[in-house]
Amino acid sequence: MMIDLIKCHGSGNDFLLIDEMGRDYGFTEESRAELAKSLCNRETELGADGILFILSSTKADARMRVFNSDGSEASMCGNGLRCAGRYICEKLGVNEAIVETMKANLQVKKEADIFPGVPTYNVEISPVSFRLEDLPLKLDQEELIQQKIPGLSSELIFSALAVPNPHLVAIVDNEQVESDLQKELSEKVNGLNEWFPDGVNVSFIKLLEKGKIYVRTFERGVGFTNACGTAMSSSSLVTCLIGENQFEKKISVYNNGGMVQCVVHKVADRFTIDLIGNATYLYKATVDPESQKVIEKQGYSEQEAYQHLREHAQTVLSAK
Ligand SMILES: N[C@H](CCC[C@H](N)C(=O)O)C(=O)O
Repeated sequence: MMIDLIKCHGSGNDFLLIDEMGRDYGFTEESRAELAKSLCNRETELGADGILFILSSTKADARMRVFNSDGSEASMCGNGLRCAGRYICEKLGVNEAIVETMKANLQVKKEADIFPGVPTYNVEISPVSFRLEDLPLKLDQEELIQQKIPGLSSELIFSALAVPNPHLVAIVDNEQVESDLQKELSEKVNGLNEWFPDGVNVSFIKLLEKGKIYVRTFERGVGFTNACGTAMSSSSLVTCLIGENQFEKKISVYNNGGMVQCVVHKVADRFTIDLIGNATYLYKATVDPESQKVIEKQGYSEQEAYQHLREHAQTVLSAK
């Protein structure tokens, strides 16, 4: 059976969005994983960091499942939720909705354009946990906030959190960003290792100035991506915890795909993060899942406006 999809991206983190609401493709757990591996393969005509499956929900307006390009399913995807949120809001003819994800029903809301002509959505990143068992991270302690992991790195100071997918973040300097440190470290903790049995998304953070950070992420199940929404949210939270940024204030998070904004909320000892950024459609296509052949393709004209945002972001970064 042919599959209709939309190629979309959040801050250059790109996805294939497949709407199953009212359409029975007969996917099984195995076929979803296989489809992610085959259609996301950058050697084919499509290629992407993952697939967003949109399904009906009994608990919310709709449901999103996200599969990485290696076929693994993740509990959450921030950039993907903005794209899914836009799709669901436009389908239902509303400006905000609730989307069921693996561990939480999350709010998505249309926002004013973050840059002229760039469709912009605000998504709730939650629940947040610093308990190491929620990643999981196997260490003989409850939490890891701004501490070393003996045996993993002699120089980096890490924080570990689940939002709810797992993140390991470190504030680094230019030299560390330019080295192979992040690649080596990420491959170690996403292979057979003593710390992260399910792997982990690994982010390097550079503090640019108050209210501005740069984040680069090696994603579990994908590799280096232009941006990772849950990682940028996690990184923003950690910079607030250490006093480098302020809770409740917009933080501009620059990345290799452009820029998003995060607002970190702290209520008692609970945290949630608003992730605000583009949800850009590139094209819609009909594809034969067997051959991965694209039967027809129709472009959208949004990427040009997004490109201006990306160029602005790169100007800011090159000035740092
Ligand atoms: N690779 C992630 C899932 C995708 C998250 C990322 N694309 C985002 O925007 O949050 C994981 O396995 O936890």
